Amino acid sequence: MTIQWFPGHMAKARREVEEKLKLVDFVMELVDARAPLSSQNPMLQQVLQNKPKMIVLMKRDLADNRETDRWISYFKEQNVHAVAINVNDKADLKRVIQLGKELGQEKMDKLRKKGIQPRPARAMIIGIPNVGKSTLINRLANKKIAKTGDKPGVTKHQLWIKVKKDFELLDTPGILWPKFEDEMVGYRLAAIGTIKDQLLSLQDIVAFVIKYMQEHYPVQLEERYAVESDTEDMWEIFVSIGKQRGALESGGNVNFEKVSDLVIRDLRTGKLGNITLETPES
Ligand SMILES: Nc1nc2c(ncn2[C@@H]2O[C@H](COP(=O)(O)OP(=O)(O)OP(=O)(O)O)[C@@H](O)[C@H]2O)c(=O)[nH]1
Repeated sequence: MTIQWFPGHMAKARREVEEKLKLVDFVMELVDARAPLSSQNPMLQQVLQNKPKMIVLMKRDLADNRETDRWISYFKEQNVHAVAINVNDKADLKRVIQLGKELGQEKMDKLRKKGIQPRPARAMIIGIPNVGKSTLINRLANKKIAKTGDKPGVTKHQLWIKVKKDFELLDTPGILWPKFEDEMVGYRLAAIGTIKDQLLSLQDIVAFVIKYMQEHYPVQLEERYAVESDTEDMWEIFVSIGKQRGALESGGNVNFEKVSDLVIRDLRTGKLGNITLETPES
């Protein structure tokens, strides 16, 4: 698998994140609930050192609830705060805010003990491209974007978004790229739309998705495309989906590209059902 890799960009992104980290008390690391480990940046932990963090599993509405619960337990077992959300669900947003307040509280208690007047706890959002960073910032801002004034050591135009009286968010997120440690990570990220489709062959990505579904979601595969999920020959499955969905060329032959397009669209829009492409065991 050849994935373009830009060490220069990575180093710059890391430096930017490190700079912003100095301004905040804790970090909200956004991952995709459909591939929570693959969408993490392994470098973040080094960069964070001892700064508290919470993991927010985004797009839970597209993921498999059962797997999401298992992922939450997985993170909790590692003593990492984790919460799964759909940004369009108000109750979910409240849970994130509550957890943020709890993480911030610790810092405020320390200030209070030192006799320093407590101030709102500050956080920043970090995540890979397309995970939902801007959307979450906007939802948490709830149009209450407030400039809290210049502070020593803070870039003049830095904006703090007031989420709650005692909880502020940096208005720009930190972007860290995922690391393609093995090709499965690349396929998962391509399938959920994190990395550009051109980086991997779309047909290979779809073959990966179908294979995964054969193993983990055979019923959904059969229901959507009327294929026998235990068919071993991938070519046969593509042909069968193409015929069933009319993805044909002018001569009546199945157009594999069209089949790939429609399967990937079905996956990303949730029409294939709620699917998680990675389990804690994998
Ligand atoms: N279904 C669903 N979609 C979401 C959720 N959160 C974000 N999205 C969608 O994910 C897509 C990417 O969201 P953005 O907020 O642009 O992601 P970003 O991380 O800021 O992306 P970059 O600017 O590329 O770094 C958008 O189409 C959002 O509508 C969610 O909880 N559920």
